[in-house]
This record gives sequence, C-alpha cells and structure tokens, in this order.
Amino acid sequence: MRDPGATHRRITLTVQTTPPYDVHVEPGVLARVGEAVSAPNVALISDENVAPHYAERVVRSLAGAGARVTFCPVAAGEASKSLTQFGALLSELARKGFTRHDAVLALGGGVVSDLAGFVAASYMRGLAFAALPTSLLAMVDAAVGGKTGINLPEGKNLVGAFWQPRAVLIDPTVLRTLPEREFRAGAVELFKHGLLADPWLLEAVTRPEFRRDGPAAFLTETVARSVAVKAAIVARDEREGGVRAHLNLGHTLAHALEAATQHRLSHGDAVAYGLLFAALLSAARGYADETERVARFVAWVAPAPLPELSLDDLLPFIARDKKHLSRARGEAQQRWVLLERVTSPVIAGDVTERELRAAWTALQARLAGLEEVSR
Ligand SMILES: NC(=O)c1ccc[n+]([C@@H]2O[C@H](COP(=O)([O-])OP(=O)(O)OC[C@H]3O[C@@H](n4cnc5c(N)ncnc54)[C@H](O)[C@@H]3O)[C@@H](O)[C@H]2O)c1
Ligand SMILES: O=C(O)C(=O)C[C@@H](O)[C@H](O)[C@H](O)COP(=O)(O)O
Ligand SMILES: [Zn+2]
Repeated sequence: MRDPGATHRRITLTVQTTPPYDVHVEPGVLARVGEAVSAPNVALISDENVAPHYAERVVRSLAGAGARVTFCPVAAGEASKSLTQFGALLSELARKGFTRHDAVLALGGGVVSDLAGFVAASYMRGLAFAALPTSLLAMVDAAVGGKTGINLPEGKNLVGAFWQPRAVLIDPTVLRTLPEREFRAGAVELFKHGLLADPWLLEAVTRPEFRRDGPAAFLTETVARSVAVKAAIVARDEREGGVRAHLNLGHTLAHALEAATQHRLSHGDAVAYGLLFAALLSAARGYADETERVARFVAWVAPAPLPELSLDDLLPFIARDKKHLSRARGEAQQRWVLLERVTSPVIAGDVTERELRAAWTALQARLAGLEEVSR
C-alpha cells in the first residue's frame, strides 16, 4: 500500500495482475477521472440512482481531458445484470461507432461494474475498462479483481469474463448518498475480508466512525484495507484456479438464496446469511467457532428477512455453483469455503448433506434468536 499522506487522505494500491493496475482511494477523486482515463470515446455506464449525483462531475472531467462521452443509463438493481441489458449496451456502442481504442467506464455499485465490465470484455473482444465504484460493496470488492458478468434465470453470475480494469478510482465521500441499508450490505464483504485475512476490519466495523458520513480518513483507510485483502488474493490467483475461491466465503448459500428469490434478497444480505451459515458449518466440524461474532455482525447488518425456503428449494441452485468439481463421474462434488480459524480459510470438498441440514436448522434457530434480541 503506498500512502503519500500521513493522514491517510489518499491511498494507492497496485493490484499485481498481468498487467498491474492501481486502485486510488481518495476523497474527491471522481472530479479527476479525466487524468486517469484517456480514450477518444468513453461509454459512461451508470444507474438511475447514482447518475443524478455524480455523472456530471465525471463527464466534465472526461470532457476536459478531450474525451467524447456517451452516457448509458441503466435501471438500478440486480435485474440490470441480464442478457437483455447486456445486449442493449453492446448495440448502443456499435451504433455510436465505438472502436477498440475507446473505453468503458462504470459509475455505480456492483451491478454496474459487473455489467459494464462484461460489456468492456465482450465488445470487439475487449475495450479498456475503468471503474468508479459508488457503493461500499463495489468499493471494497466488486470493482476490484476483474470478475465481470451477468445472471441467468438458472443462477447467479453464470455468464461472464475475467477482465481487469485499467484503473479503479474510489471516492469514499460518495457514500454519504448511499442508503443506509446498502452501506450495511456492503460492509458484509468487508467483514468477509476481515475473516479471511485482516482482523483489523472485524474491529473497524464496530467503531462509531464506521458510518456513511464517517471521517474521510477513516473510511479511506478502511476501504483500502479491504481492497488490499482482495488484491493480495487476486494477485496470487487471478483466474480462480485455487486460493481465489476463498473470496467465495459465504457465497455458496448466498448465490442460491439470491437466485431462488429472484434477487429479492440483495447480494450483501444474502452473503450475511451465507457467512453465518459457513460459521455454523465450520463450528460444527470443530473448526473456528466464530458463530457469536458473525451473528452479532449479522444483527447489525439487519438483512432483509430470509424468505420462507427449505434447504431442498436451494439445493438445485447450490448444485450449479462454479466452485464444484468435475461432473465427470455423474455427480458434482460440492465445495464449501469454511474457516479453520480467522485468517485460515479452507475449501472442504466433503461436506455432507446431513451437515448442511444441521447447519440450516441451526441458522433458523440463530436468526430467531437475533429477532428476539432486536424486539
Ligand atoms: N465482481 C465481483 O467481484 C463482485 C463482488 C461482489 C459483488 N458483486 C456483485 O455486485 C452486485 C451488488 O453490488 P451492490 O451491492 O453495489 O448493488 P447495486 O449496484 O445494486 O447498488 C446498490 C444500490 O445502491 C445504489 N447506489 C450505489 N451507489 C450509490 C451512491 N453513492 N449514492 C446513492 N445510491 C447509490 C444503487 O443505485 C443501488 O440501488 C451483485 O450483483 C454482486 O453479484 C460482484
Ligand atoms: O472476486 C471474487 O473472486 C469473489 O468471489 C468475490 C465475491 O464477493 C463476488 O460476489 C463474486 O462476484 C462471486 O463470483 P462467482 O464467481 O462466485 O460468481
Ligand atoms: Zn460477493
């Protein structure tokens, strides 16, 4: 982490992919996008909630650097990560005469960065891409690491590409306009990074300064530390041949919950349930018992209620998880990311259906307990 200011007002991290790129975390950096992105034509993809706040300053900066900007608004929400929206954006680029010298810019949350990144990866087999994440979740996770993609009705993120951005510019002051619900949902991926590699983050989310309008220096450092966890893992395993799967802690259940509820449950909320589920599975195996800490955090996140579902409703979606081993012998082997202890994730290929059922029952009991506490 390069930190040019003793007060952590600006932190730059380099993600060591091939080629490497920088992530700048700096209050006010959005107004200087034109310095970081240079292309004759830039497609600025943003959503209807974010664009009214921030598109103008981004367009001004890009235009000041000589770029022609095509503004491509999309509807807010997970439904935009669809084949239809993806196709519409590709057609828009073609109609506007975009070439391989041009660039795609994502201004928004994880939905926008996943979608725009996949457009950049696909149009003419690849354009320059840069991300300006505006939700906490996109800052600490989605905009970094090069996973891009969309959903199918059959499951979450089933289509996509690895396509690294050229740069990621994070302005933590834009969190002030993020709804509180979304701030807490974003904190879930940051907490996940804490469990995987940096316990400082587990403590940071409990501090009073950890709020949307918290001190810029604190938010800058907290976001940067979360990015640093992800960047280190991505640098070791850019295309998820091994350790990158650890970033899927909590996601095997989460993706199934999202797909089974047609995305009525947000990604962050689903991962909150998924982390508690992984903690329960881990503890039942005699690994780390982080159940209390995770449950306390989930209570603070206050995710949308878990819809009435049985484990049997989820198993078909779990069976399509990308972490599974080969189906060569007719049966996909499930792989679950568990915690042997904090900062020591493991991938378990031998979790039985019986363990899953026991953890599912334990999850319901825990959640009922959390409701009791919050009443
Ligand atoms: N590629 C990856 O590595 C990766 C990692 C984690 C999550 N994801 C994906 O990210 C998506 C979830 O991202 P998300 O939680 O950011 O959802 P999102 O993009 O839907 O954003 C959440 C909501 O906040 C609004 N918003 C965002 N920034 C705002 C701001 N500054 N001010 C006001 N409103 C703002 C959005 O319009 C939206 O309504 C999921 O599709 C998930 O699968 C991808
Ligand atoms: O970057 C990664 O790798 C992750 O797994 C990060 C996750 O938080 C994220 O939700 C990701 O989109 C999941 O990817 P998938 O390959 O499991 O669909
Ligand atoms: Zn995630």
